[in-house]
Amino acid sequence: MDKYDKNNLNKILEHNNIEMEKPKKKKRILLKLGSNTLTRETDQISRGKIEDIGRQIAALKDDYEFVLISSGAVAVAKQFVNLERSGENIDVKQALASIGQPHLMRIFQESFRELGLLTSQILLSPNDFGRDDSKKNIINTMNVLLENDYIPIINENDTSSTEAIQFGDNDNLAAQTAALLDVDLFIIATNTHGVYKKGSISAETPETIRKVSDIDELKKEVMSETKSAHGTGGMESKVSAAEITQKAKIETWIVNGLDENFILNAINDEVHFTKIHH
Ligand SMILES: Nc1ncnc2c1ncn2[C@@H]1O[C@H](COP(=O)(O)OP(=O)(O)O)[C@@H](O)[C@H]1O
Ligand SMILES: N[C@@H](CCC(=O)OP(=O)(O)O)C(=O)O
Repeated sequence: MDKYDKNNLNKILEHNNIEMEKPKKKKRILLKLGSNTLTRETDQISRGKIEDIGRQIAALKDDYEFVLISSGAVAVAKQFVNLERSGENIDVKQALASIGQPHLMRIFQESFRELGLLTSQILLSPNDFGRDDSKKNIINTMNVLLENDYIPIINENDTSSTEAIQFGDNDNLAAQTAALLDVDLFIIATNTHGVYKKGSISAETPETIRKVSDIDELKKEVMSETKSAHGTGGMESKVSAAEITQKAKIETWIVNGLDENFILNAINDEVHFTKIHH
């Protein structure tokens, strides 16, 4: 037997009262990126924004592991194609998502690789969360990816389900995934500094609700009829998503993904954002 095998080494360390340093358990963050963040509110997916996200993940990688939920498949397709039928029909949006998804993943893969980050793609449907076998398969796959330092990038499978492109349910999908993976923190990146007080929006002096635990109070502040140019679900779907994670005892942050370094700034408490306690 090799005298330097693991058992032998442990015995020697024990005998000499030496404790081996245990590898630190990383905190798991699930980050949801809306179309607005990824396009920087333009008609093009922003490579600069994707690089900004990659740089932050790289800076945090010793302490945090990331799972991304990324919208943007429809937005990226609109850059390349103009399908015959009206872009507002659901089936046309589904076709656009199918065209855009590989482009979206290519941009992530190219930009992240430059930073030494590995990526993988996962497409999920709401139905996947209703069956024990598929839930187990999702957890197992994610664990292998994360253990091997891959960053899973999830989007809704827009061919088999239409919730995301109809109702902005990538927020909901993200919350369900956060609960399933029992993450330490759920971050939703959008184009506002979190949820604003309703009155402050009409007065054009937006004021962020910074800490909240009562979801019903938060719902009252949402302007359900208002959403941005590329967005689908508006703030309503984000607050509903936070309701799911709150029940799962996970803290949710709604942050402004348009800002450079938005994740680092939120972690260092250098910007205003909405923190929903569990
Ligand atoms: N109380 C509120 N505070 C901030 N934004 C709100 C509020 N009520 C409604 N909104 C709208 O929600 C939008 C964000 O949701 P959405 O357009 O779906 O973006 P995303 O693409 O990031 O998912 C904001 O740009 C704003 O128009
Ligand atoms: N699966 C769609 C996501 C639609 C969606 O939920 O968009 P958003 O409200 O911007 O998060 C896409 O990739 O375009």
